[in-house]
Amino acid sequence: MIKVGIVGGTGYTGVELLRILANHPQVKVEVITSRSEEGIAVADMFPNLRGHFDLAFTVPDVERLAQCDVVFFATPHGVAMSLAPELIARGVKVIDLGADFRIKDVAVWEDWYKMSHTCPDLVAQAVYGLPEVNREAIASAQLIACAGCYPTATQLGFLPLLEAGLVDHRRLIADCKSGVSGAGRGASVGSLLCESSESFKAYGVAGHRHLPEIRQGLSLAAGKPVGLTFVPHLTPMIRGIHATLYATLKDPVDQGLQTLFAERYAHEPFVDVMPAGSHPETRSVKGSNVCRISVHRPQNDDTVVVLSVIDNLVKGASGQAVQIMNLMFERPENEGLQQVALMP
Ligand SMILES: NC(=O)C1=CN([C@@H]2O[C@H](COP(=O)(O)OP(=O)(O)OC[C@H]3O[C@@H](n4cnc5c(N)ncnc54)[C@H](OP(=O)(O)O)[C@@H]3O)[C@@H](O)[C@H]2O)C=CC1
Ligand SMILES: CC(=O)N[C@@H](CCC(=O)OP(=O)(O)O)C(=O)O
Repeated sequence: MIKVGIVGGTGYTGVELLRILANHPQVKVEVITSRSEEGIAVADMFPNLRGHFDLAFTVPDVERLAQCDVVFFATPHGVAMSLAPELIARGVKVIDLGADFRIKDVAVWEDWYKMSHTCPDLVAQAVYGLPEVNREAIASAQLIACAGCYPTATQLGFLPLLEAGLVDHRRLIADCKSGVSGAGRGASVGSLLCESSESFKAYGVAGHRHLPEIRQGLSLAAGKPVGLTFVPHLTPMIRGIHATLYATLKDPVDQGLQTLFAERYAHEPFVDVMPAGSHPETRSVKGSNVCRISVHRPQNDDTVVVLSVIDNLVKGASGQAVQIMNLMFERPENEGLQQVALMP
């Protein structure tokens, strides 16, 4: 059995990890932390987990975490980098769902995250956690920086076009919408029902911290720096990300885009390329680890429109983290991740 520790067990991604791991046949969760709920039974706080976990929250303690084979950090930025160095030194594998190790240029990271990085040496060692790009490196890594939620939906949608060099890499547009759980479980005015329901708004137009992360991944795929406009929006739903992606074809003759996407993802267990003309819905991935994609060429002109949907808490966070754990421990990649989405 894989001995698992979770730091940050009371947040949305922490409880989603528990929901997924409850169905994983090779995992035993040994430690789950919360500073605010110390001593409270997991199943008392989250009744959906009654009968699945006989565990109570404890405060983060490196000695206890170091007894695990792998520790997930489902915590705000800055927490993983404070505890990961000692765990790494003691041979524990670390999977960070946050952003501490995602951006290779530490100065860029510090600029966007408004804090100093306390272990920049580990950033170089960390492998970016997007299995559709980095599967082999993930399998042999000790430290993973899971891809962010918007970055997962956006990169999976753009990758086939950029890898094939079919589109103008200088003018990419990602128009993305997220459910409110993307903001986490911490109390904030913007997440209140009266603030977020029956309304729809863009935010972070001037610059969002996922911009440098997406740009980094797409530039690697293109083999040169890309130009990207990224605009996130908050939608009145709980889970889900819908990315509408625009790119301009270099050569506007028919490029066989449907075949390109189908072939790029033919062997990917968690990317579903839908038939031509499809409009994937966020509810078709709700609770599942799937990214559904469709590719369009409206009026057959030179604009390509890609639609990409994920559940931000699953393929955008905890499901992807478990997919990564499976790769790191040589388990079948889809173990514990075969849930079908909830419809309606
Ligand atoms: N929500 C989403 O859709 C996605 C989130 N992520 C990332 O995953 C991480 C967690 O997100 P989310 O679950 O939404 O966050 P939440 O705000 O819902 O939960 C945060 C958790 O971290 C714990 N925590 C907070 N501060 C500390 C600290 N200093 N030391 C130890 N534990 C701490 C909290 O428990 P306590 O304070 O009791 O210790 C809580 O359990 C973030 O980095 C986020 O960016 C990634 C992709 C998608
Ligand atoms: C709706 C909402 O607020 N979304 C969050 C992003 C979700 C998240 O937690 O980001 P990571 O994937 O980097 O961890 C935001 O815009 O900051």
